[in-house]
Amino acid sequence: MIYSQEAEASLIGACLLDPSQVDVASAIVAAEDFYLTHHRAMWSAIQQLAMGDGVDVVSLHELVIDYQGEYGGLQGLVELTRNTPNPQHAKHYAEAVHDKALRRRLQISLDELGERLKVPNSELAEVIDQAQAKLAGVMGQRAGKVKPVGDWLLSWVDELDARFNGQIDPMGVLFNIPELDAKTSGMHPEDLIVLGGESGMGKTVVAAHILDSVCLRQNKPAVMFQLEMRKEQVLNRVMGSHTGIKLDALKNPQRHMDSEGWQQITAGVKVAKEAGLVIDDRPGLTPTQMRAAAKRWKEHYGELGCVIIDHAGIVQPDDKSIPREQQMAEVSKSAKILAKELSCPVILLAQINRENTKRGDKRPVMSDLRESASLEHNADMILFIYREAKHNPDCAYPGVAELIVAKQRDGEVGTVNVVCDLSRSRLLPATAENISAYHREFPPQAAPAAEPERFAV
Ligand SMILES: Nc1ncnc2c1ncn2[C@@H]1O[C@H](COP(=O)(O)OP(=O)(O)OP(=O)(O)O)[C@@H](O)[C@H]1O
Repeated sequence: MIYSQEAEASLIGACLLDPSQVDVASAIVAAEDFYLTHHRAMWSAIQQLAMGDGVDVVSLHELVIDYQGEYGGLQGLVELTRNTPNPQHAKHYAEAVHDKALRRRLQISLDELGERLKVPNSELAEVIDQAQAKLAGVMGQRAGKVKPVGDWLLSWVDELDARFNGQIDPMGVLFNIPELDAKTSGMHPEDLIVLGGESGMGKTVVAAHILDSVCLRQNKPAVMFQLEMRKEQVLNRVMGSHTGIKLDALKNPQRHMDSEGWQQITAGVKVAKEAGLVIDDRPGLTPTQMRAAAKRWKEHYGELGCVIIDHAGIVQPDDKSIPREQQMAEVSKSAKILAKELSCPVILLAQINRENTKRGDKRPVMSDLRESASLEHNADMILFIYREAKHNPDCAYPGVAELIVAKQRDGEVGTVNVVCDLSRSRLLPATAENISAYHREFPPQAAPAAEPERFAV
């Protein structure tokens, strides 16, 4: 059978010697690429350790102790690291392991096809179809030959029928903002959603709202790569969004927390504990590292409701030698690939340049996105957050933010108003009731506000 014991062992040894290589290699190989059973078990254990306490020889030994007969126990693992030529070559070892796995799968497929060819009276066209499907499968591609629409029109009608009868839900993962969900039908698998806005406009408030909606309210695991804030700060915002508790009370409970607040927190903690919420706040992550980590979490949970990257401008490029514009293009391209690979929506936060501040109407447009060409090109949806109050604190509705759908591949563009309570990191539908409640708590500084019916939904 085709495999390389040396490449498999060197890859494991490299990751033990330099755990930073785990992410690099995980983007290339999966456990099933290893031929030897104990190596396969070791790779799964390394993934588990990389998500938790860290990768080292003793922890790995404890996790795969059932296989110690094969690898020689702790002593054998130490030996394995000693025999590893160069941990910096982990990527090459991973490529070799993956290459051998593909060859092995190809060999098995060819053997099976060879057997089928020998069956008397087998339909040749059918065997060729199977061969094409198998070969595509080996390379991880979708198989199947292209057929004219007339040949699959009936299954299309069946699907339409199922949607009509409510057997297929046309809605994706919900934003939990009814007007926005109606306009976009939610977030769909494989979508890259770019969430843009000026610094301090509230992009992270929207991101925390999405985590609350996807993870805590719809029970779908979600991963956020937070490259700017600490994970505790993000959790404060998710909790604020979920419970309505003020961020100041979370930051300084001694001064601001009351008994009602503790009750809200207790309820929120119960929900968050059960939810598959992951906040990865390691600084300086590259697209390759994020991809490896997200794939691990998907394997762990089975499916992901969404992945959020905060924010595009501070993702470290894998290749620092290429020009800045190209680096940004790589970031948005890899975010789109990630969405496809994980089959879940990926939300990429992005700052805008300051061009909008030179205009009378400061609402952002697509060309205001930094490195707009690549973001515009790769995004399936572009969503901006805009608060008039940031530029004009005396405006009539300081609590109202606009969510501007500037691009949508599969639907209409337009604006949805929301009440944006920054003190709680909370977004609510812009109903007259919610606007009035906001203005009662935070009375506008200027002349009394006009009738809130303008925003009623
Ligand atoms: N406890 C709080 N009370 C009131 N407002 C707050 C509180 N904490 C943060 N804010 C405000 O919330 C606003 C939104 O911040 P947010 O981090 O969501 O912006 P952003 O668009 O993600 O910015 P950046 O791109 O700089 O990260 C900021 O203007 C900030 O001043």
